[in-house]
Amino acid sequence: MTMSNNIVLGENQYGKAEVRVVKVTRDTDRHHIEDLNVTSQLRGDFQAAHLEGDNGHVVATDTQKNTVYAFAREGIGSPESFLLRLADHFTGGFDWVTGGRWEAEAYSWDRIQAHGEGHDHSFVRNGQEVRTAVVVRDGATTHLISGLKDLTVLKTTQSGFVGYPRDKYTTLPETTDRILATDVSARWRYNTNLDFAGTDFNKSYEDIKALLLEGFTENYSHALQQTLFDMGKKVLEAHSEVDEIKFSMPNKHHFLVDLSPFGLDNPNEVFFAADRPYGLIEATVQRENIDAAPVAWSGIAGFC
Ligand SMILES: O=c1[nH]c(=O)c2[nH]c(=O)[nH]c2[nH]1
Repeated sequence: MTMSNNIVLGENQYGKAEVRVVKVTRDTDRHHIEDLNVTSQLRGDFQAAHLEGDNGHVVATDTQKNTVYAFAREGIGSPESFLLRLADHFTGGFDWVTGGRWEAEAYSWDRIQAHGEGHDHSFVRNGQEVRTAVVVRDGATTHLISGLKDLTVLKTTQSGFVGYPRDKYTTLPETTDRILATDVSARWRYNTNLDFAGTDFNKSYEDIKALLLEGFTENYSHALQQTLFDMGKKVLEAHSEVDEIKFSMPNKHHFLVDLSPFGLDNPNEVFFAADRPYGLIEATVQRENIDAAPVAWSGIAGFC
């Protein structure tokens, strides 16, 4: 093998990270709120900036940030449609921008219940989960990944773990009745041939979240691995527009406390909730023979 002494620029992207934008829609006295954390990164011909100090192609990160705020003025709609608008704008407006990566986290707010009614303009952050979206544009192809993270779920029975191999380091007792708890991180990738403009991403999100929750609870769990697959299968069966779904789920162990020193029994009622170490179960559930689209996932650490 010969080694070249030529030093060249490899893959690159740049932009503004974590633009926090809150949009209040106040057409009437009943306000609506949308709350995003947006990252915009451009890909294309930025050779001269890196090699020669020529910024002629460098759409400033400050401009990218301003564009996020200016676009929010017209409403956000859904994180996915907002990111697609940004992708169209930057790839359409600058010849040398051939693609990029636009990512958002969306935080949801509930109306404060005052005297039994949802308040018009006061909100409480809904801490259940964070919604995520990523658009990756690569020339003529647009990849879209939606997801969620930190969706904490627990079931108090209908879970066990038996039948695993035992060696001299195995101490774990088998159980057919344990607590199963996890923080679900999931990301699902839409087919690239989908008409993104015609998709109601908010509806799709709510439906997929509901399917994930149903999948968690529906069957007896022989392992978190099986439950993960159940969850993914439900989503792919119901949503033909989704090609694959990736999960990262910690197994948040709950250990039965030995109350016998206090003369008490413990019929599966008092647990120690350990925060670490935790099992970490990660997998992709996908349609057979799909194009795994690695470019869509690049920049996403681990499974999701
Ligand atoms: O659902 C589980 N999967 C495992 O792989 C595992 N390993 C372990 O110790 N407990 C569990 N539980």
